[in-house]
Amino acid sequence: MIDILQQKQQLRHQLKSLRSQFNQSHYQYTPPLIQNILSFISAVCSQEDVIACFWPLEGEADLRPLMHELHQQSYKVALPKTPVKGNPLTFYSWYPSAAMEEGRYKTIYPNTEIVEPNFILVPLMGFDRKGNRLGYGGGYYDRTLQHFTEAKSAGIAFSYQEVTTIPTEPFDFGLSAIITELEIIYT
Ligand SMILES: Nc1nc2c(c(=O)[nH]1)N(C=O)[C@@H](CNc1ccc(C(=O)N[C@@H](CCC(=O)O)C(=O)O)cc1)CN2
Ligand SMILES: Nc1ncnc2c1ncn2[C@@H]1O[C@H](COP(=O)(O)OP(=O)(O)OP(=O)(O)O)[C@@H](O)[C@H]1O
Repeated sequence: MIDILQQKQQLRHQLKSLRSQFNQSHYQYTPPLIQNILSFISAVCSQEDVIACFWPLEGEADLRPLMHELHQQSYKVALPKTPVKGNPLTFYSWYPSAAMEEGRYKTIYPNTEIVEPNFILVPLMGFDRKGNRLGYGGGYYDRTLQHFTEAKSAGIAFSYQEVTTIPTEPFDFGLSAIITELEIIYT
């Protein structure tokens, strides 16, 4: 039997080292990535929507300029707090003066009030053109997208994170869109 868990771990490992290779040059790809995210949001969201972003972990796109821009455009911005494994993420309101705290796995979240997101930006380590994603392996976003059934979502990645096929398990939540610095992929 093919061990999907093992395949995922191996791919995760490869994608991690790829990411550290690209780490130095990320910054030049971030402005076009943010532009594409803004276009997508202005097409699918209304001003009242709560947009869940993520605070960057090592090597991820830094979406903080996007968060400021969204706040300035009067969207509501939220960030996830990481719970004990096995639970969906909870989201807290973010604004420029929000007090930030460190949570599990070095994730940073605002110590503010809890909110319900309408649109969730999903971080990933790797993706394929069918909308499958691979994350850190906590299963947090799978559970979160299953929990917030009404929320729209899009994966956020740099184009170098694309692979031909991500191995999937039944609970993996496919993304309907993936936004990179080069394009918006509708799956
Ligand atoms: N910016 C950002 N925030 C995020 C995520 C993310 O991918 N990016 N998450 C996406 O889910 C959640 C946090 N999930 C995470 C799960 C594991 C590890 C981590 O560092 N894992 C260790 C192994 C830990 C272990 O299992 O013992 C590692 O990879 O070395 C990090 C984040 C919520 N917030
Ligand atoms: N909806 C779910 N219900 C039950 N178990 C789940 C669910 N989603 C994920 N899991 C469990 O979590 C583990 C990690 O899942 P997976 O490898 O898909 O994580 P990931 O998507 O890479 O991580 P993340 O979403 O945190 O970035 C799986 O091995 C599985 O046991």
